[in-house]
Amino acid sequence: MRVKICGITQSEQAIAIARHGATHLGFICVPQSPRYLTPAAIAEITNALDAAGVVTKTVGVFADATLEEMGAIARQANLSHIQLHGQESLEQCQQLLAEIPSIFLIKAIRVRTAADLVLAETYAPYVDALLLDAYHPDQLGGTGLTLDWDALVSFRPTCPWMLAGGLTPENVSTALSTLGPDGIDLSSGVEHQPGVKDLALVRHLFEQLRPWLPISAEL
Ligand SMILES: O=C(O)c1ccccc1N[C@@H]1O[C@H](COP(=O)(O)O)[C@@H](O)[C@H]1O
Repeated sequence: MRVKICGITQSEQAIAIARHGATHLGFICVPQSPRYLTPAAIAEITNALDAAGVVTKTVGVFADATLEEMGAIARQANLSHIQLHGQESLEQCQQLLAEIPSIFLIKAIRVRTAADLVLAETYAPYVDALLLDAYHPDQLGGTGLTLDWDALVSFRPTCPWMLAGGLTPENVSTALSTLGPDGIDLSSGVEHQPGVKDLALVRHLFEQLRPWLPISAEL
């Protein structure tokens, strides 16, 4: 079980959240987002994690960025993972892995209809993991909207997958027992305001996750 907390903007919160048990910390590299961080700001946080001796995966979240941009930011900000949250094609995923083989690639699909689940499965051979998020007409992510979990019960791609979209400490147990994803991803459900996490909610989340321990970062 992997637990990604996304939309981190502060070093102290990053360290505290990783110490609570997050296996992955997500940084938003989409300039339109209220959670956006510059590459230099992400680098400051990843350096602070290193200095504190905290080991965690660091995920840059992009939407329709160029390969060059992503490569440069991944290097500058010391990212282990890239999450593609836009309309990136299969070919772009293949290209990214060919050009940056050391990166772990997560393709996010925003699910509106059953066809999107079929689409998601087509990416499985070309990425390291899939992530399902809720669809919103005007926002790419961090929406707080949940997916229709009933529609996902038979979703079994050939690669690991993570569930995102409106997860909270209150609904996460139900999501895990209903769907059995390989990982979960939360942002607004553990937040005071965009980018400012509520550490009491993060603690509550990890209490709820105890039955699913041990949490493993191997993804
Ligand atoms: O959080 C954002 O602002 C964001 C912007 C652009 C692309 C993705 C973004 N976040 C992703 O949204 C889900 C979590 O959302 P929720 O608030 O828990 O419903 C997660 O995958 C983030 O990486």
